[in-house]
Amino acid sequence: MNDQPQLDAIRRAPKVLLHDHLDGGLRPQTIIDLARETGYTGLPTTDAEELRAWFRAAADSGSLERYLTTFDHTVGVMQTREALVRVAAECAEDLADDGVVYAEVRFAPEQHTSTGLSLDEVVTAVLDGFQAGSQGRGIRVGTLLTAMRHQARSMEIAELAVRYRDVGVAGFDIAGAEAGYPPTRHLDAFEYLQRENAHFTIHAGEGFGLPSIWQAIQWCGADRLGHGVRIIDDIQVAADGTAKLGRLAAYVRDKRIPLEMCPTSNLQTGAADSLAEHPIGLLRRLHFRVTVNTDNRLMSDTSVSKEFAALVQTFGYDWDDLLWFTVNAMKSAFIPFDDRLALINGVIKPGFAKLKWQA
Ligand SMILES: O=c1[nH]cnc2c1ncn2[C@@H]1O[C@H](CO)[C@@H](O)[C@H]1O
Ligand SMILES: [Zn+2]
Repeated sequence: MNDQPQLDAIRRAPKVLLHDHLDGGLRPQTIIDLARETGYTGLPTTDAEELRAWFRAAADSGSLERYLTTFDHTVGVMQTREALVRVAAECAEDLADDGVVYAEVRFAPEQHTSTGLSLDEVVTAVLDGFQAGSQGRGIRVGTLLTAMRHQARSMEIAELAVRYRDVGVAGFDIAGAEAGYPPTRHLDAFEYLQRENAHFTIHAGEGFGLPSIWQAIQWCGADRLGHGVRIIDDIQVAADGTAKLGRLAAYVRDKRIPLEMCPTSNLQTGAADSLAEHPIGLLRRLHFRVTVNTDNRLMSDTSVSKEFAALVQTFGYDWDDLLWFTVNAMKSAFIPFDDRLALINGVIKPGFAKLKWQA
């Protein structure tokens, strides 16, 4: 039995991705092509390999706010229907190539209207792109519509998410700088979504601490937490390794609230100092409902498989751990229970079983 999973085998495992930004996952060459086609002149270089390295280095900034400035370039070239269709199609292809069988990919429609597209046209273009890119590739891609937390369009975006929920939009999210923009700023949007029986996640506990997580869950009713790493501020670990959970951490664990953890991204924004010290190790040990995600594949030069491989290296995880993360993610997806169960029993468990027992 091979229980130390290697990257090439991990790539073949049927994986699930809940937290991935469409505008954080473009192929470098596509950015260059689209910049030329759409007249965007702000790129730091027009060499694809240099551009790949530039994004990774620029995102390695130690602060969420500086990290987010790199999106000016990706959002800058995603302003036409053709560009959005292409980026979404390539996203589905790249995820399928990495062995992802179910993904929820998010983006903020309000950031793609600068040359005159309506919010509806933006959403339709992205949905068409996902459909084209996932066709025949053994992947299902759902979309989360994000509202930017420093703006004031969350209600509009929430309504958009509800309007498109039966044709590929699985839920809603808020993103952007966290400090100074608490989730309750968008309470009306969250209350509306709850009345509509709709699903949403909230970026919380990444660039700011426990108050943000507390608001996201107890005021806004988030189904999942984007990152949520700072929940460890509410956990005390004694010298012998025993952990004492505060009331909020206990609530998150008891209620099985999914944590969409994105280890490499957290190292870049300074939410964690090293992978070895990343809260995912403790949270997994304490059986929080941890999931493993990419956040921004371009900015972090990553994939689900690479995130898994890094965790295997650092924490010694085996196939059962990777399966556990994957089933956690599938259980936490914003699609119907029957669909989740069918993927877990029909695709994920058999796929992992095959890899686990391969010599
Ligand atoms: O890790 C993150 N934390 C907060 N906001 C983010 C993160 N990654 C990307 N975005 C923001 O979400 C927008 C829509 O996809 C991106 O344009 C970026 O500004
Ligand atoms: Zn994110």
